[in-house]
Amino acid sequence: MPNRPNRPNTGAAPLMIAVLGAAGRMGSTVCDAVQGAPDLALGPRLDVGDDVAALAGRGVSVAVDFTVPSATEANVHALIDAGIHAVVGTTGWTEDSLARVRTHLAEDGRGLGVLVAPNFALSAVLAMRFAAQAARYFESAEVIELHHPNKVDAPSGTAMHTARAIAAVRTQAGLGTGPDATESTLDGARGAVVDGVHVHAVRLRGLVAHEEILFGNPGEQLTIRTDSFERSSFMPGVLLATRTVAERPGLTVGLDGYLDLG
Ligand SMILES: NC(=O)c1ccc[n+]([C@@H]2O[C@H](COP(=O)([O-])OP(=O)(O)OC[C@H]3O[C@@H](n4cnc5c(N)ncnc54)[C@H](O)[C@@H]3O)[C@@H](O)[C@H]2O)c1
Ligand SMILES: O=C(O)C1=N[C@H](C(=O)O)CCC1
Repeated sequence: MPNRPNRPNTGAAPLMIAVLGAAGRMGSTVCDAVQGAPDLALGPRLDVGDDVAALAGRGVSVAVDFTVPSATEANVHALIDAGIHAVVGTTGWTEDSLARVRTHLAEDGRGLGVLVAPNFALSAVLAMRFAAQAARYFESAEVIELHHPNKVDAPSGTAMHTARAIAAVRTQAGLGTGPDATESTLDGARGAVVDGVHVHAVRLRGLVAHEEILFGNPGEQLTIRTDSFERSSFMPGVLLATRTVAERPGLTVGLDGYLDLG
């Protein structure tokens, strides 16, 4: 990755990486990526029904979690108890669940690192950053996320993160909610509302993961768009995180925290 070399770990022994959700679309792609990295060793592959606590004492340095929103928080607490750093791509995190992990890490006191990142693709990380930069300058802002139809959750974690960031900047800049005189004749017609920002979810065969952030002012529009056409787009970010999570104790939310974005 530019500006933050995704350099292989040069230590003597390869880092052993466990994968949770290893049978899934992302988990299996992560297993292949880890196997293709000379400085990393693929360790235990866990899926539904497997015991995360049993990873303790097996030489695992880092676990990567791509499971389901209902399981991921419990997995992370079990990984902390097992003394294993965690790289988490699973969606569904809330301020409360993140706070519980922060507290657990502080109480544990061993300097473990946990990264929770809604999107590991560089284009998505930059799109979120650019959207936060633009947010203060526009009257209107809406988010459209577009994904494959097998996705279990909506809105996407990326869209939630994007909308929350836009909302925080708008509040700081003294902007209220965007102009909107519409009275919907059908529930859902204006999408979901995340901290005052409308978020629309499209599910379409053929898509992988895409997002458009629309900003409007009188007479002008800014569109920021990110497209992941293949799951390989997430792998440089995942590998970067597995190599560096141990150097970043505590909880980090978002891969931008690991990049030198300025
Ligand atoms: N952060 C990112 O860049 C990124 C990218 C793609 C997907 N995701 C997210 O990753 C998650 C997984 O996506 P996917 O497309 O791979 O889904 P998937 O349904 O293909 O895979 C999920 C896997 O988790 C397994 N699983 C369920 N409960 C489990 C548990 N308790 N312990 C271990 N394994 C369990 C399932 O059996 C399945 O194999 C979703 O939340 C998705 O939104 C994030
Ligand atoms: O395919 C998915 O599911 C994805 N989930 C993440 C999200 O919800 O933002 C990231 C993009 C792909």
